[in-house]
Amino acid sequence: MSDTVLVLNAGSSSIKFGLFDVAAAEPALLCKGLLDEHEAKPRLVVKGPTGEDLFETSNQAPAAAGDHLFADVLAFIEDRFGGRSLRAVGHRIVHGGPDYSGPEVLTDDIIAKLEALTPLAPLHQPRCLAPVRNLAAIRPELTQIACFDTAFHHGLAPPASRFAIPRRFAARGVRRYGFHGLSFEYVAGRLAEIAPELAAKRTIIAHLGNGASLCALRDGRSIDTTMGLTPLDGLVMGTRCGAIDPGVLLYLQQHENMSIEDVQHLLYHESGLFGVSGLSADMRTLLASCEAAAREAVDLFTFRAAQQVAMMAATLGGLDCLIFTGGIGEHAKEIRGAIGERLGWMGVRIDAAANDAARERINGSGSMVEVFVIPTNEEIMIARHCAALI
Ligand SMILES: Nc1ncnc2c1ncn2[C@@H]1O[C@H](COP(=O)(O)OP(=O)(O)O)[C@@H](O)[C@H]1O
Ligand SMILES: CC(=O)OP(=O)(O)O
Ligand SMILES: [Mg+2]
Repeated sequence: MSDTVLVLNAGSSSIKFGLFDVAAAEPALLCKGLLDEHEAKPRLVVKGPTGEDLFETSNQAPAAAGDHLFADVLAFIEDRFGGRSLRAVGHRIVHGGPDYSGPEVLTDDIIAKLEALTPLAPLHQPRCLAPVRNLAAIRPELTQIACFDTAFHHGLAPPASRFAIPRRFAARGVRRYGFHGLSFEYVAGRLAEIAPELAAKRTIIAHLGNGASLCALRDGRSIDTTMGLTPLDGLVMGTRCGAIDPGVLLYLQQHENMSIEDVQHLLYHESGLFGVSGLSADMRTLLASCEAAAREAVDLFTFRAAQQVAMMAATLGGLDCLIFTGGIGEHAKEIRGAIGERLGWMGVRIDAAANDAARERINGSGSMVEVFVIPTNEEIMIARHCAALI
């Protein structure tokens, strides 16, 4: 009877899960699923390793969808894979705070500590921790493991980690943490397999999804990243503003009569591509639109992405390798092309045919920078961490 690990990945725009057989050194996917909350009746869809449909249900009430999901998923797993033993549930936890450089078995104390970080990731932390509480209530005997987005950046040091405010705040944890670490870790590992000669080189990974951030890597380790204390900083995102003059926040409170809660809602839910376009947070919708505000939102997205690639390149002292990943990075050739174009002065050349086909390597001949498209896989990264821990 082989052992399995269930992985839950609650992102800002989706909840994904995967069941992995962890008998061998590399976890093997048994089934994967997605809770799509965008429709009136959220749907749970479960597919096999090669994408074949296994199971679908859509009769949950929206508010309680997340709660039902885990009971439904466990029931499905029992039914389908009941001959195997579920050893642990691994969770993507977005904020791990200052203490965690790797995965942790969750205890009540740790869960409470992570809940206290909710103000630093209000869009994500409650969504990641709800299933933890839920499973602890219905299956208290199950081992639950937290895998943190922040852990990969644990080695960040000043000046990259520091904000230019009085240093007593750094001692209280007000510093750059960085996120999307499971994605960066997976992609860095793939780069080492695909092009081992580049693994130690000056590399930037652009994780462009609903949330988006850049990571500067040297010797495969994070030395700088665009997200900060919270997942608000850096790039323009689906509904988040990215880097902004902090004076804007003071102005909104002082002169627009907005409360702290109003400002928080504005920056996390109403800004970014959605706020600038006035149309949608979804890059697909914006790319298909001919409205001027939609085009401007897309333009701002690539403008700021290119600016911040140059910023990360300054940390690295140059650039050898640029990798696109995440929903937009993997699927939107227009965005990769436009960012590449803006970085032409740095010697980036993208081959149009390779980019259109989303080949693994998309730089043109004569490019000073190797450019890749590497699909991310946060779920298998979590499964690997869990397998190593149990
Ligand atoms: N074919 C596509 N073309 C352009 N954008 C896409 C495409 N497919 C997905 N996306 C974008 O990817 C985003 C979701 O990215 P993803 O990394 O899956 O999200 P999350 O951050 O929730 O994990 C969507 O909001 C959409 O804008
Ligand atoms: C940290 C973060 O922004 O995650 P996501 O891309 O899933 O929203
Ligand atoms: Mg994501």
